[in-house]
Amino acid sequence: MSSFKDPNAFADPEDSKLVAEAKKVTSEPEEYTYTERDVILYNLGIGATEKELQWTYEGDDQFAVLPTFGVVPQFAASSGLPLDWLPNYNPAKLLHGEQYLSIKAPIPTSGELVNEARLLEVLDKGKAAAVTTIVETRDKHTGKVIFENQSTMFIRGAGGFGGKRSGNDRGAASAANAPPKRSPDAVVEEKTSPSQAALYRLSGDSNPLHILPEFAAIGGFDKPILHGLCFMGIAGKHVLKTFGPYKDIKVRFAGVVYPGETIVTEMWKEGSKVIFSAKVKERNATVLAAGAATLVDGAAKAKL
Ligand SMILES: CCCCCCC[C@@H](O)CC(=O)SCCNC(=O)CCNC(=O)[C@H](O)C(C)(C)COP(=O)(O)OP(=O)(O)OC[C@H]1O[C@@H](n2cnc3c(N)ncnc32)[C@H](O)[C@@H]1OP(=O)(O)O
Repeated sequence: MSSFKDPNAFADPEDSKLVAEAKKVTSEPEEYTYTERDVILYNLGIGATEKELQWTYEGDDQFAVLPTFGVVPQFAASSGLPLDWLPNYNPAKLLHGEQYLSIKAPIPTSGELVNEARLLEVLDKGKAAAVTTIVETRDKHTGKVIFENQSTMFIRGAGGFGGKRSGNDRGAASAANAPPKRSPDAVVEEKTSPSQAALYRLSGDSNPLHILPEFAAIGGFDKPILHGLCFMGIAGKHVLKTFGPYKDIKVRFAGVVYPGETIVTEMWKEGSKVIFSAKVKERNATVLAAGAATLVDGAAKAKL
């Protein structure tokens, strides 16, 4: 039996009864079909340009999807798991906390995929709940696993339910990835557009937090904020352009980005790993921390 069908697959003896029951919920596999058009829309959404034809023109010999696209097919399955069992749950108070993506096979530029999603870990941070989902994404026809995602949602005001506070070691998905003390080996800067969130949301995350001022206000923000997966994608593009392809990537969303701000990604190459963080130039605020990507064997670009 697939572990996604076993109600106790992700049981943890330290979980409270409330959490143990929530973790037993299994859902039906969710399909995701996409075309080259969706690939171009995603690539544009994380800042690819008309000069980068390999990412924006389906007729290009090298036409490809940017690797962080791997977070997209699973999005509906992951964010569809019920959270209303949490005390004081308010979707406007939900922020994306962390993301881990493992790319297990070449990413097709179109396809039919199937996602299976479960709750993996639920932490009680007192003032907030930190809820991590796990999703396995397979090719619908071959059954081959293409992606694994682990997504942590940080839900402000929904803590205090008596669960455990600290998580288990989940390997690369929970690694602290502290940057080395030396100056970064590479820095890439990219200004986002004021319309960045309006464009990125067309790849599947229609959360009003990113477009509707009234909803953003309930969440505690003066104006709509950028999707975490959008600025993770932008930083992931910087890693790809600087060091080449990678097989996994992990970040912690450490601060919010407003559409129109400039993302500055700082990168350190440590063996086959690229450790990175990102800040917003205009406010000198860290927005991505604990970032790392594992390069595909032998792929590290020679220039550094
Ligand atoms: C893929 C599908 C599922 C995803 C659905 C997502 C839907 C999307 O539409 C939503 C979004 O894209 S929101 C935009 C992206 N996210 C953000 O902008 C969040 C930015 N981060 C913050 O604001 C703060 O770091 C904040 C608020 C997160 C934390 O700041 P503080 O409240 O000041 O926390 P702090 O006091 O420093 O720490 C308290 C405890 O929480 C842990 N923690 C901190 N940041 C975390 C984070 N980002 N993720 C997970 N855990 C986090 C700390 O370690 C600490 O734990 P402990 O007390 O046990 O040490």
